[in-house]
Amino acid sequence: MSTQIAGTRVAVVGTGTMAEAVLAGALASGLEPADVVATARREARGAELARTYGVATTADNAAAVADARVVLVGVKPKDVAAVLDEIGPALPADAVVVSVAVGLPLSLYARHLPDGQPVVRTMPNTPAQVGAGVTAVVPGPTTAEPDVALVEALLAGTGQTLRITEKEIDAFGALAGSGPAYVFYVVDAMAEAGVLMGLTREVARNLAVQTVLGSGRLLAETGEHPAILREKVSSPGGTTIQALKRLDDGGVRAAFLTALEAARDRSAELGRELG
Ligand SMILES: NC(=O)C1=CN([C@@H]2O[C@H](COP(=O)(O)OP(=O)(O)OC[C@H]3O[C@@H](n4cnc5c(N)ncnc54)[C@H](OP(=O)(O)O)[C@@H]3O)[C@@H](O)[C@H]2O)C=CC1
Ligand SMILES: O=C(O)[C@@H]1CCC=N1
Repeated sequence: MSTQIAGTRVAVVGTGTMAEAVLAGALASGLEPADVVATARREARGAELARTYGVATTADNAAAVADARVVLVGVKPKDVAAVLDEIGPALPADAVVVSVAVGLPLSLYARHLPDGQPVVRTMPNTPAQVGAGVTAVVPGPTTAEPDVALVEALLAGTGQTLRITEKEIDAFGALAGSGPAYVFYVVDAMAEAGVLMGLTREVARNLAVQTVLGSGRLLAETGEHPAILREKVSSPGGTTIQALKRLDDGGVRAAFLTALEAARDRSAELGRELG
């Protein structure tokens, strides 16, 4: 892996939360800081990135991409078109542009970049920062396989990658892209319940985090269906079933279904608005 990405020049244009998480994952798995230029509009942010990761930083997006082999565009969806217009003329013809923006179709990139510029649309999630992410990969229609493989090699340090079709990516984003937020919401709520019952905040948080971590590992390592694992915790006439009944009474399962549909629909809507 590191062999393939060693020496690959990477530019990160707009280094916010998600781009930083991808950068951190890639650097931890063999990408060399000396091969990275990250852009930041604010001087303090640039200094922070340079200090944390040892990468070069600049406020000049076009200069950053001038000798890049891979360009990760990390700005918000509403800012992507302007950034593509800005960097397009400076891009080497073989530079692969990597999208992380929710909602924006590959066709937007084709419209705002020079003809034939390779593009890979992705949908990462923030656990990329600790190498435990999952990223959807959708190759652009004219992007060559070695270019897609190079992007996948860069992303390998951020966790799993999964090739999907563009029509699946709104649902992928709703489940996995936004997913960490739902899990943090649940952890926060469980910890709050612990505080309600008199545990210290520190103990309650630790119990909630460790329980989610352990449950995730149990799911991943056994491959068991979550319903089976849930049944194994819920003794007949016992305590857990009392709690699960309250969650069902509160419509929590149904709320998850409509919540993810809403995220998917917003992704599609952003595509229509901005794409
Ligand atoms: N957050 C997440 O969990 C996920 C996000 N994404 C996608 O990632 C992208 C970024 O989201 P996120 O990281 O959350 O947002 P952030 O606001 O954290 O990051 C965006 C960054 O872009 C910078 N920026 C904006 N305009 C420019 C510009 N013209 N030139 C250079 N830098 C610029 C901002 O700088 P400044 O700080 O100065 O405003 C900021 O650092 C979005 O497209 C989103 O859809 C995808 C999956 C998950
Ligand atoms: O909320 C958002 O718009 C971004 C995209 C997926 C996760 N966070």
